[in-house]
Amino acid sequence: MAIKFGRPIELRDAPRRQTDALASPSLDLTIRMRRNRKSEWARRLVRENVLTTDDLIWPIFVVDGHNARTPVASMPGVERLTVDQIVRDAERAAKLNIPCIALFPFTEPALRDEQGSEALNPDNLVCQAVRAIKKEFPDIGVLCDVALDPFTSHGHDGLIEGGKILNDETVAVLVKQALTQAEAGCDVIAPSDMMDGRIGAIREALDDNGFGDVQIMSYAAKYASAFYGPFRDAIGSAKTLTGDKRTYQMDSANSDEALREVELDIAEGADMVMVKPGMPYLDIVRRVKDHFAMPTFVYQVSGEYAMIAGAAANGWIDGERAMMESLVGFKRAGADGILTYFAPRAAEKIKAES
Ligand SMILES: NCc1[nH]cc(CCC(=O)O)c1CC(=O)O
Ligand SMILES: [Mg+2]
Repeated sequence: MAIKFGRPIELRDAPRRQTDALASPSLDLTIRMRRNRKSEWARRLVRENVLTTDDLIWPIFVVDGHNARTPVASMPGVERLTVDQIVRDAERAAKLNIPCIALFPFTEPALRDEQGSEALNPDNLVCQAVRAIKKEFPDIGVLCDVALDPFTSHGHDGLIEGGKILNDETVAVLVKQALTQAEAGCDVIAPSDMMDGRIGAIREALDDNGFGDVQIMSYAAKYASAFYGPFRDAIGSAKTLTGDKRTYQMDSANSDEALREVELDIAEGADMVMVKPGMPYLDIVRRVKDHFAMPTFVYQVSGEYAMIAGAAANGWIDGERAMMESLVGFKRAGADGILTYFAPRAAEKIKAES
């Protein structure tokens, strides 16, 4: 039935009840959308999208030391954790039914160099954390980011020569980084570097080295974004980063280009694809999901978290409601899962309400 101005078009010539708008303000509406919103049970009944704990991946920052949790100033409520504390949070994740956690290291400045060599140290913080989590909680998924920026003195994701980020040389190092993480017991390799051809190279190396079961979640459409600022504080690359990442991360004005990026990563062997950031790129999430019907993930990045958590801390918005609204927005856009720093708080809320 075609509807115009609240009246089915088919009925437009039917005699209308004569009303005197002033004497009786009732409108002659056959269809009233508000009927389905009249009470909580009715709203639940027609609800189209639901966020569950199964949708959440929890990013966690690892730092060297013992029994310490240090707050990240630009991300209220988020801390850097030593490995023993990560294991505690892994337990919390397991109890909250969060399927997967993602690890990001704060590397001591003394361990950073031009080549990001610490990325290949089988005893680096990420590898230590993976082994510790897997030992205690083998059933929780562990995702590791592949990129050199936490390990390079210049803060870029790849090797630099003459001010240029080298593609193929970087991919060769990323392959070794991925193998190092797989050897430590990582379940999902997540390349976030945006070099061309890295998914295919990593897939081949994983398969050749007996890691055929290790999944790849590709940061396939990753944009050069101002919303990564607080993350760079958290991993300590904000101050050292020279220039920007626009020669490898995508231009925020582009949309078709995201489909080409995703298509290539799928062809190269990605098991899951990701769009990043989240809230300013919901249109990309929808296009990717509709176009490829792949397991599609979205990263609600540090700056998005900071906007909501910061505004809530100032009493400008209701933080809990804004959190849940932003997360269900990703589901509505077609995401199968969300990397979000809100993961434990959202899971607690979901648990309390079920
Ligand atoms: N390659 C590193 C990486 N992996 C995830 C994020 C950002 C995550 C966030 O902002 O929460 C970044 C930052 C960047 O590309 O500079
Ligand atoms: Mg690509």
